[in-house]
Amino acid sequence: MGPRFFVGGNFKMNGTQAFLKNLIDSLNSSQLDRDAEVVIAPPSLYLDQCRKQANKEIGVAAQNAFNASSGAFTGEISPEQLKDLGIEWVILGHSERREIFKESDELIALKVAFALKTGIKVIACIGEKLEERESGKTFEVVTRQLQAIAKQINDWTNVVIAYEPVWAIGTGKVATPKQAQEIHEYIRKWLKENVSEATAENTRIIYGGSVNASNATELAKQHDINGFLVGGASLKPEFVNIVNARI
Ligand SMILES: O=C[C@H](O)COP(=O)(O)O
Repeated sequence: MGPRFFVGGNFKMNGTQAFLKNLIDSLNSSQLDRDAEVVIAPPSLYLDQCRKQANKEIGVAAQNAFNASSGAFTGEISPEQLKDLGIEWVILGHSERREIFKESDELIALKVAFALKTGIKVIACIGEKLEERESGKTFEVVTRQLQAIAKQINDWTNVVIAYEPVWAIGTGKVATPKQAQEIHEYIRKWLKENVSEATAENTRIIYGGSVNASNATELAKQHDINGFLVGGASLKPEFVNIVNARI
């Protein structure tokens, strides 16, 4: 029995009040695997609505948060403000933040440390781009991203690591269970050697990138895959089947 299965739904910049209400109504009334932890991540301006509408068993995550409590940071939101709304989680280091918004490994690591210090749990995303995989740099990239975080935090208890190969995100090109397992196993080994054996055993390492109801079951069978971070399919009814991939 490994760590508790975790399924996150990253809605990205999608949804309206009405759409999200419908989605949450249907999640609230679905039979969800009780052994799975489910967390949804709506756009920040709908966090309050989603926290109020979702059953309390469903966690809510922001998709980003800055590394300061308040101040002159136009356009940003803080972990303190998330706490104020009862939001438990934040996604940090998503490849879209890294690529489109040029967030560095160092900034992401500072944000991870700050959110944790504030009492917000973190889904920390790492993963290589296509050209990095093709030039044999996958392990190097993943190591660099992990090292940056490890420089800023010692306690990984409230961190879920999401391995999301960039080439698999939104492309319909899912990593094979073997490809994903290989990197998850490496991440666990890295945690064992660089943090602690307990951290390696207890940390959820989840996979993201074109997960859907048809590929989730096989991926979930892999020894080191402890759940998923789902993008596109989290906006559809099949999200429930992904949550229930192990039953
Ligand atoms: O955060 C989720 C990932 O970016 C995966 O997105 P996707 O399931 O649409 O490929």
